[in-house]
Amino acid sequence: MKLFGTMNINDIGNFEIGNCDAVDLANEYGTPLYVMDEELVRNNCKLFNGNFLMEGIDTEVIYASKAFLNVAICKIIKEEGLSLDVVSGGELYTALKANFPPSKIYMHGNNKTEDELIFAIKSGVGRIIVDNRQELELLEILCEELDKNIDVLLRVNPGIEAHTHKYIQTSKNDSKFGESIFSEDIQFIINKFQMSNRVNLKGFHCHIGSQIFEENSFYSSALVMIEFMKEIENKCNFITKELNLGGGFGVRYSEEDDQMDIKRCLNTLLRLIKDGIENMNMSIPKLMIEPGRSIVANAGTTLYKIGGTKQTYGGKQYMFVDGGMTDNPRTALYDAKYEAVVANKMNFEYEEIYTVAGKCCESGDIIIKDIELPKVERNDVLAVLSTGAYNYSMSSNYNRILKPAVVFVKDGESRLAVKRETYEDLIRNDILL
Ligand SMILES: Cc1ncc(COP(=O)(O)O)c(C=O)c1O
Ligand SMILES: N[C@@H](CCCC[NH3+])C(=O)O
Repeated sequence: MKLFGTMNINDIGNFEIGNCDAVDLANEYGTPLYVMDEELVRNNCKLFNGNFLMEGIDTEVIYASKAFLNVAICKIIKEEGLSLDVVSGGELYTALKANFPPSKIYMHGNNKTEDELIFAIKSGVGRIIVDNRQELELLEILCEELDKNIDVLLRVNPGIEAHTHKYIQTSKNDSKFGESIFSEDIQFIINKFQMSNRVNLKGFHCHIGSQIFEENSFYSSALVMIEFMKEIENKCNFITKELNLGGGFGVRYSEEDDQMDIKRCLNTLLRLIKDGIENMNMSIPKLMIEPGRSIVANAGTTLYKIGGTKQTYGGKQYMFVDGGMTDNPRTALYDAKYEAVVANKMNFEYEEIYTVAGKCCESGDIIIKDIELPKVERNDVLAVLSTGAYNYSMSSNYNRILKPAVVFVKDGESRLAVKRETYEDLIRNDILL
């Protein structure tokens, strides 16, 4: 089993993160609890920021905040010098509340509402990523009404079939995201941008999917984009000044996954782009990438208290935890695989096979299928690893279960970043009779 970042086993045989005993964290803050290893988040930011660099190329790393967003993480991302990708009014609002500089915010979405577009324009976001022709038309009207100009990228779809779960592929030809580079409309759309006095097209954005390990998919997408840029330069006389290649870098969740060599991948990507563009006699645009998962996934751990176990007549042994698909829907959605440890029994022998199930009224409420662990008892603490991405951000109140608290740990100190929900929070918007 691979431990990430600052994870360790302490002198009394307990699991620790950021030099904080996980059992103490569970007792102090309650469970379920999302624990974020601040040092690992910062190191991941540095890994991307420090390696997406090449002399003579202007580059920018943008954190895709959908993976995990709250005020605390915005502050860390800002301090580490990354920009921020938001995809809704709510994400934008959170970033602004954290005093994230609006000029470093990229606003995405395949169906931004009028209100969201107005919010983005008025807030002065750095770029809006225009998804399609209708959105361009709407944006022009809104900018005219608000008497504002806006810099944008057009989301295009290079048609790369990335090898990942079909629910998280985003760039197939029938994807709901962006306009296909093969579409007959594409030149017409670019001409429309060129005629606009309000909406200033800086370049293109593409994103081929998430949890991709196949480095060649990233390279192919970049090369297809370069050819597309050349074609557009020839046919529309449009010079691409910015190219955003999206995120999607794969993360190791379990032994089934590889560990991507981010440094090598980024260096190869930049070199390929530089050579490709120079060979075509074009000038190199500013290059951006948008990692989300790879910044936060391994830095997150979810702590649960174990409620008990059950041996079924059919032969399965369940371990019940005090959370479930409400704090981690990824197993139910994508058949995601996780590893876990019993935080208060790190040096115990592994002798049982458990299926870790949550407390929801749903048979699919499973977090881990068949994991080998020490024999557990009620009130032991289970730590599920690599839950930093798309867990907190996709959590729900199904069965009116309260969303867990989030704490950040670093150098033996823990600090609350998001409070645990209360029953009062649950009925806050209910109209009381
Ligand atoms: C446009 C865009 N950018 C960036 C990301 C981040 O992807 P990941 O978390 O896989 O790095 C996503 C999510 O897939 C996305 O849709
Ligand atoms: N939410 C997905 C990934 C979607 C990425 C955003 N486009 C996951 O947990 O893996």
